[in-house]
Amino acid sequence: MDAKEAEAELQGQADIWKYMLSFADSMAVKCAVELRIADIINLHGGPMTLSQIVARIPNTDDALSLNISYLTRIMRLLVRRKIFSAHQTSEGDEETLYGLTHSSKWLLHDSKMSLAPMVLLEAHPWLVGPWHTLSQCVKDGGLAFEKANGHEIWDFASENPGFNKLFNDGMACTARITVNAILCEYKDGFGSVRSLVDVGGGNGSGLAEIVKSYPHIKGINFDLPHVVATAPIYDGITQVGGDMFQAIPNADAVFMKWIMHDWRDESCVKILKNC
Ligand SMILES: C[S@@+](CC[C@H](N)C(=O)[O-])C[C@H]1O[C@@H](n2cnc3c(N)ncnc32)[C@H](O)[C@@H]1O
Repeated sequence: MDAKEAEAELQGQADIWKYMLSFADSMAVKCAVELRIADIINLHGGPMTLSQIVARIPNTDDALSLNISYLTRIMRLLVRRKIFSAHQTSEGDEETLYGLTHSSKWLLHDSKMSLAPMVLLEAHPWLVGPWHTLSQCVKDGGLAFEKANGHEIWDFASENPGFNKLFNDGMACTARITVNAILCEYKDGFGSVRSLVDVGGGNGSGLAEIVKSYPHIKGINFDLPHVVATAPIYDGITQVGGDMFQAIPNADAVFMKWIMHDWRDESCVKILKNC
C-alpha cells in the first residue's frame, strides 16, 4: 500500500469513528437544553464559571451535589462544537468562563426564536427509537415510528398527552422561525388573501405570525382534534379540529408546511382534492 492509499484508509477509519459516535453531539446539546445552560449564561449577562452555572441549575435541591466534573466534560465537547465559548478568567488562572455563541442563542428557552423544544423532541427516545429500526424497515417495510413505539405517530400523540405536547411544542418553535423567514422574503401574496387555512398547522404558531403581520387575514388553524384541543388562543385565529382526509375548512388560500413529506403521493392527492 502506498502512502497516499494508507492515508486515505486511515481517513476512512476516522470517518467511521466520527459517524459511530456522532449521536454524542445531539445528546450533549440535549443535556445543555435540559440543564438550561444557555438561559443561565444569558440571564447572568455574560460568561460564567462552571461553579456559577451549576449554582443556578433549576430544580436542584443541592447544587453542591451536582457532578461538576461530568458537566466539565460535556461543556468541553460543546465548546469544541462551538455551541459555547470558553475563555480563561485571567492569565494563569485555571478557571474557565463559559459564554454564549451564535449557536447557543438558539437553545434559549425563553426566547421567541428558539430551537430548544425541537432539540428536546428530536433527541427524545420516542423519536430516536425509530432510527434503530431502519434495517428492519428495509427488510419488512412498515413504519419506523410504529415499530419502535407500538402505534402510528398521530394515534400515539392522541393517546399520550406528554408526546402530544413535546411534538406540538417542537413543531411550533420551528414554524415560528420558518414563517418569519417566509414573511421577510415573500411580499406579494398575503396582502390579497382575506382568509387563510393552515392545514396540519400544529398549534397555530406559524399562522399566528402571518396574521400578526397581516391582521386583515382571518386565520383558520386546522389540525387533528387532540392538537387543537391544547392549542393556545391566538388573536385573529379560529382553531378547528378535523381530518384533512375527510374535509378542509374553506378559505381564500391554503397554507401547508411540513405536511406532504409525511404521506405517500396517493394520500397527498386526497388532501389536495379537499383543498
Ligand atoms: C410535521 S407536523 C407539521 C406541523 C406544522 N405544519 C409545522 O410545520 O410546524 C404535521 C401536522 O399534521 C397534523 N396531522 C396529521 N394527520 C392529520 C390529519 N389527518 N388531518 C389534519 N392534520 C393532521 C399533525 O397533527 C401535525 O400537527
